[in-house]
Amino acid sequence: MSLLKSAVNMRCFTMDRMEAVLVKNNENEKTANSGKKPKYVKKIITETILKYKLLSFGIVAAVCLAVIFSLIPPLILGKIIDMFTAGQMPGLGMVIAYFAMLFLTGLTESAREGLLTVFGQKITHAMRSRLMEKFTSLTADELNGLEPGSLVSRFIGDVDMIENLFTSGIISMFADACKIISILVVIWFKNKGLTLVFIILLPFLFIFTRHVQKNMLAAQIMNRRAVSRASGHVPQTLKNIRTIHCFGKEKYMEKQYDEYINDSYHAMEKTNFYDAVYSPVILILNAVVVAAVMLLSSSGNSAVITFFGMSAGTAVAVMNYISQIFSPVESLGMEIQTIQSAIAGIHRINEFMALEEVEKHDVVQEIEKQYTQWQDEGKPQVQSVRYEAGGNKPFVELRNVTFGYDEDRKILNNINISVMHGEQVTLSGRTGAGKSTIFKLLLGLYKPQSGEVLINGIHADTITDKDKRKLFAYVEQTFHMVAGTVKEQITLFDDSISDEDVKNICITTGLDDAITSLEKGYDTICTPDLFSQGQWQLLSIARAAVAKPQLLLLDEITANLDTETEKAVLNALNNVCKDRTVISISHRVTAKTGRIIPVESNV
Ligand SMILES: Nc1ncnc2c1ncn2[C@@H]1O[C@H](COP(=O)(O)OP(=O)(O)OP(=O)(O)O)[C@@H](O)[C@H]1O
Repeated sequence: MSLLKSAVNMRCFTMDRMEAVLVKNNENEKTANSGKKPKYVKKIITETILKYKLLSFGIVAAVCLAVIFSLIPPLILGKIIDMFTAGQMPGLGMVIAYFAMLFLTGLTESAREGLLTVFGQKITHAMRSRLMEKFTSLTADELNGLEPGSLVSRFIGDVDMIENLFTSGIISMFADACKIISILVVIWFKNKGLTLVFIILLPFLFIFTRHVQKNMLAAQIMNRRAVSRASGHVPQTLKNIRTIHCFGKEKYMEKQYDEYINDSYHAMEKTNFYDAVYSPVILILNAVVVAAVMLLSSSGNSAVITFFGMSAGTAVAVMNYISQIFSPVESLGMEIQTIQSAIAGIHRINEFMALEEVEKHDVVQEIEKQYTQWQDEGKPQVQSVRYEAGGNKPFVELRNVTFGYDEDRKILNNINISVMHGEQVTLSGRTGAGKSTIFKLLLGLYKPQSGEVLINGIHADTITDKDKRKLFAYVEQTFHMVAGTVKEQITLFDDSISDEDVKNICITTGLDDAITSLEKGYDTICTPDLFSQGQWQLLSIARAAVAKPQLLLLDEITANLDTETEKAVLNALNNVCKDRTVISISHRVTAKTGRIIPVESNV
């Protein structure tokens, strides 16, 4: 069933359709009423922070401690130098403290990085789990309207961007901002003049850094475009080589290739230029600030000395701080870029999370309650005998259903079908009449344009995924193997299905002997040549029946089999269909097909 679902989802829809869906949902009532944009991502992040309180606290603590520890070594160094210049010998404790602070700075910075990585993974996990939950509860319309590529980019690219928002965005930005501010505060107490110089200088430095980063990014994008054009040009030339020769377009193609290569070269040159210029500019600025401060501190002018005067030790500490302040300014630019990209990802995820959800119903419980009630009332065993007490409702019902895969081509037109509990019916009709389409509607993969598709009185597309496996099973003409053992082909990794259930269903379908004769029995890894075509079909029936579904949907399951194999498959089917409601699709009508429901094409 999931394979059928994914096959349906794999149909290509245009981005326009996706956008239309998103626009439609952006206008949904909830949002319109509140007048606010939905903040699903914010909610998920807040929940994750609260869930991992200790981790979140650890990150904040590591960030603050790393900033504090990194400020202390220059102060100690300054003190040591001042002691030397005063002719005193610094104590061993001071030297140890200096190295201990350096060690603690490294340790807290590593702890910050480690904790951030773990936290980023927690966010990614929470985000992807919620996206998956949302995906499985989308309405059939929304689900079919999703373009697979854009869906994958939400699960992978956008979630990664949000992870980056934490690992190399907000938190690093917070750490860098703290570092800049705390350096300025410390310098203020050591050299007021230098603080004023930095307050004037830093905004210009930041603007220059952003300018360089933006231009580098633009140049890199330009280069990537030019490289992709150049690499696309080669196969295009080879593919059209005859036409090029016929029309004498060799020079034109060569010129075009040269243009692409030149574009790439110029873009690379631009990147290299900014790369080469930025570091020296920062180094020169660093040196100029240090030189200026040193000159001013030794100027002899009392007014200047009030602002810039300092001891030799303080000078060393200040030089250290000057070199420390440039790198967070540079990082701030990159962090802003990361945050901007992440905001785009957040918008896209919020849009996805705002898509319409189905209100799911727990239909299995209701059916089981009903069966128990009927049994208590002394009515016949519903699952083995068709229940026909007066006024009872059908188990499966299509009421005035009209459906088409696209607006202007109707496949089913005002169809009415009703199947009672325990009844076995066959849908019959010519190719293309819409029999498999009826199954897709019953499986809740599509919603009819008008009318109702009901299972036990509940709309098929509102049944929960968990209930679907217990409620109905779908057997196709061919078996779809999943990567795993023979047992896993049957359980489909559902832990609630026991080994005993698997063994029993294989005995019922007549597959047990073939499986136990394998070297590793049920734990044999499946390969396409492990079973014959008939045995694969029996495995398909076992997979369908193992969850003891109330309704079996059989789609031409003996169509590709020879007479002998068909007999074995029909025999297995008889065993599993015994106590169930069965709807089959078959072109061949036999005594065992039950009531025939004709499906007429209205196309
Ligand atoms: N996913 C789809 N998108 C668009 N059209 C589809 C899709 N699936 C089926 N159709 C069209 O719907 C019509 C009915 O197809 P359906 O498979 O339901 O017929 P069927 O009666 O089961 O045929 P068959 O007996 O050959 O399996 C066909 O014209 C088919 O081309």
